Amino acid sequence: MNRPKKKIWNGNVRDAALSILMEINDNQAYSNLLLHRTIEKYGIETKDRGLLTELTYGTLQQRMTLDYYLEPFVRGKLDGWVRELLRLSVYQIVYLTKIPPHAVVHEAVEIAKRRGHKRIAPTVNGILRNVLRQGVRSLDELEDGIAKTAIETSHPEWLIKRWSAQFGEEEAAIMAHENNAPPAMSVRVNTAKITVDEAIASLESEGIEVRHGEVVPACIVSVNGNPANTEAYKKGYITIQDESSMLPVLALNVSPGMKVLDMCAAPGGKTTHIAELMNNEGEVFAHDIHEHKLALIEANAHRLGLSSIKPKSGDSRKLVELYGPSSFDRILVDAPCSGLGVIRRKPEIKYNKTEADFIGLSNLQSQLLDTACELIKPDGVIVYSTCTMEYLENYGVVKRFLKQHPDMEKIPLHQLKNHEKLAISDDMLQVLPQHFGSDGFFVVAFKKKES
Ligand SMILES: C[S@@+](CC[C@H](N)C(=O)[O-])C[C@H]1O[C@@H](n2cnc3c(N)ncnc32)[C@H](O)[C@@H]1O
Repeated sequence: MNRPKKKIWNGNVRDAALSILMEINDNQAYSNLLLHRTIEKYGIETKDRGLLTELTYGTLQQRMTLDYYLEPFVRGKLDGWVRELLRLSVYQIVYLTKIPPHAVVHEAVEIAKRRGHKRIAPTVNGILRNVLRQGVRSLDELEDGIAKTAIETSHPEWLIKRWSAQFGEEEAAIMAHENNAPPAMSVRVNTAKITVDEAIASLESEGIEVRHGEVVPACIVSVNGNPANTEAYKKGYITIQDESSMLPVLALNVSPGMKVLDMCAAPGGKTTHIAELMNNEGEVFAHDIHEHKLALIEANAHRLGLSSIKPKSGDSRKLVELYGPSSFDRILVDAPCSGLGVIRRKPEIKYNKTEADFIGLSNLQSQLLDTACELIKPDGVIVYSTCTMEYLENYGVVKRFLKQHPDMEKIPLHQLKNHEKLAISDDMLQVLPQHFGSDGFFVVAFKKKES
């Protein structure tokens, strides 16, 4: 993760949004982390925080639509930062209609003067004044179909084509639109400490408006207010987690006293869920390749009071040497993946991923599963999950795994199999963001065949 090289915050929200967008473009920085870090580092006040977030996410999310709007007004090549400034400005003109358009143009010209040489400011001024005078072209000019969906939802055409082939054109279009909706904020109740009703009462007493989750009984969704700023959070009664992320651990079907391995554990969202469901009795070995991420697992375990968690770093493909074969009752492989299911939280994913990434990631996932297969006890359960809807990863990896391990089989997904909102087919669950407003996810469970 790259840190911003220069001071991003100089008191001007639009200038800061532009710096963040440039950092995302140039250094493939993650939008959510960079925004969070910027707000924390510069102590940006609540009144500016909302606009900074809206400008950054909005401009990033609508990048291709904004370029479509800008195209008739731009002649010749523009520097990257000038194009980004124009996108940022057109985003405000088209989508944030409460901001007076002339103020948008004025701000953009001032930024151009500060950042560029003297001919840039009149260029920016001229383009934006033409946009105001003539208005942007309608998306209805595009013929219905994949190319239109791609531009109006700002997703690369090849990705919409790929989803259309997998889920059908209509479902792919719904998904692309859903990816531009703001994500819900949900929490998981630490049932080792408190009941769901008690957690709801505790959050409501602190002014957070909540509702029950759609699928998982221990999930509460915040309708208004930030649960991360509550005593309930500090006391370890809740964890901020998307509802779909809770599903793999339910499928793992753990019970107190078990020996469990989480092969891809950081930041510990699922590790802590496992330990909670085991009532903190037994052992949960939490491995991640990145040593610096172990502190996140430790901090989460400490806040939640879960002493059964043992974080360790290293490549989980080498764990047979450490633990020996047939060592664990349960193994979770919540694998590194293309993350297409979390585009709402990290819109840059839709522009950055390529088919080559899918191939590389599916190979890594297969290798992790091969190791899990050696480490699991004869009657143990392995759960493989990803936060993506990419066929080469999910279904492709399952197919390869079953081919290479004919002694293994898929088993029905514990606790999930009868839920009407969960799209389970052939014992594999593929959640799409439009199913119940949470992240896209894939979950499958394996067991050794009874001989
Ligand atoms: C999807 S994230 C895990 C999220 C985590 N399970 C949770 O719920 O908080 C995948 C993780 O796998 C880790 N990882 C990638 N390659 C790995 C490897 N070869 N061995 C162990 N961990 C790996 C990454 O560092 C990343 O933290």
